[in-house]
Amino acid sequence: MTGEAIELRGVDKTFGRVRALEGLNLDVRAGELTALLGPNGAGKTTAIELMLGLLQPTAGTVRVLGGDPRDPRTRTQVGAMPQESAIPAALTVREAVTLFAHLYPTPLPVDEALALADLGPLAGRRAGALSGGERRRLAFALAVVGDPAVLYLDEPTTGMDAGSRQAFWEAAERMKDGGKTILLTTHYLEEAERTADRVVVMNAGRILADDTPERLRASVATTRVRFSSDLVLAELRHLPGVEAAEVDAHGHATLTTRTPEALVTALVQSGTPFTDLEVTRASLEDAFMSLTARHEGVQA
Ligand SMILES: Nc1ncnc2c1ncn2[C@@H]1O[C@H](COP(=O)(O)OP(=O)(O)OP(=O)(O)O)[C@@H](O)[C@H]1O
Repeated sequence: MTGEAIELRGVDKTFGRVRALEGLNLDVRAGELTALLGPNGAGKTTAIELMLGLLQPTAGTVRVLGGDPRDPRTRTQVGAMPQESAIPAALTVREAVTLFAHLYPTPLPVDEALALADLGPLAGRRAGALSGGERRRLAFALAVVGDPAVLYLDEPTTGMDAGSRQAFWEAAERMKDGGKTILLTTHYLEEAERTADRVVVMNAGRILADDTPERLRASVATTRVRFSSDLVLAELRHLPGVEAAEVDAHGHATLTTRTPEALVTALVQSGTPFTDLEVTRASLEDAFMSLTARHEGVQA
């Protein structure tokens, strides 16, 4: 499948006096894994609830697979893993997954959905007896069992241990390779960086950035150079390519640059003694923090 699986055009959503989304334009391409990042309250869940047809936009349009998200024909092609899911406590894991399979025209075999969520050994356990992380895995199985074309996963790995998290990302990758469109929200930025085709950063109901993880990282100052020396702030700022500089009372300097090689070469050539040199590439987390901080700075 090619083209856009989800389109939001000029979407506003207000709750009383709270403007949760403001003029949101978003295209989610079919067959891609898109990660929606943003601080608490950015509007990520609201956007997903609009795409699920659970909320109506105050203004603008939402189209999913070319149709209205509330249309039953659209709904049977969509699976969702909400942040909190109410699963009847008395059902076993297998019963809950079987129940959800019946909601879809061409579901996966129940055992396949259980295996994708790494739940095989827990199939006979009552949902009410699952741990927090196991419940997240059950919610994931319920989202995928219908074999939907589009999957919304709201903070899927929150509460999962390292092993479950890894199993989750492997399953998400397999589903993407199988042509599914996946939109997920996360606060685990490094995880998103590895798996996402695209990262959309939101803050205060607006999109701040929408790009590949690589280009997003490259669009902000990309490398941090740290060392200790006698150089004062004015001297540090004069090193080539320095975009930001800080130094503490002990002479520990932290510089941000896009050209770390030129900076370190100039430092060596200056003959200034220095120790504890550390050069680190900015992570997506740095890019994200810098974007949201810049935005908040503008607002203040
Ligand atoms: N039903 C509601 N009534 C009133 N305000 C709401 C409602 N739902 C969301 N909001 C507000 O809209 C804003 C966006 O919330 P939303 O849940 O979409 O954020 P989020 O990005 O998903 O945050 P988190 O990372 O905490 O899940 C917040 O200010 C929230 O308080």
